Amino acid sequence: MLFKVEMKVNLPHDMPAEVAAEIKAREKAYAQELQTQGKWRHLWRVAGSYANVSIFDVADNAELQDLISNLPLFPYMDIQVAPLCRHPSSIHQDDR
Ligand SMILES: O=C(O)CC1=CCC(=O)O1
Repeated sequence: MLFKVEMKVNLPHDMPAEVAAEIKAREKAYAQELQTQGKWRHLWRVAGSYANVSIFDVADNAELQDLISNLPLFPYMDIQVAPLCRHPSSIHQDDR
């Protein structure tokens, strides 16, 4: 199942820089592992914002919840999720 996930990061302004850097490093490693597994299909920066738009390919809602809630930045993000299905005009056969 495909999901669009929009994440907006809101780190506290008083968070020490080294703490923020450590969380971001863990976030990057986790995100890259999920991309390698094919579960995090797309990861795009929203230009001009500390936010991203992502496409996840997971078995079900429960797996998405599990993956997202384990993001190191999860406590500091506003997250919006939308389920996707194939557009009838899409030429991409791998879209489901
Ligand atoms: O910087 C972001 O948009 C938050 C984030 C998600 C995956 C990652 O590496 O950073």
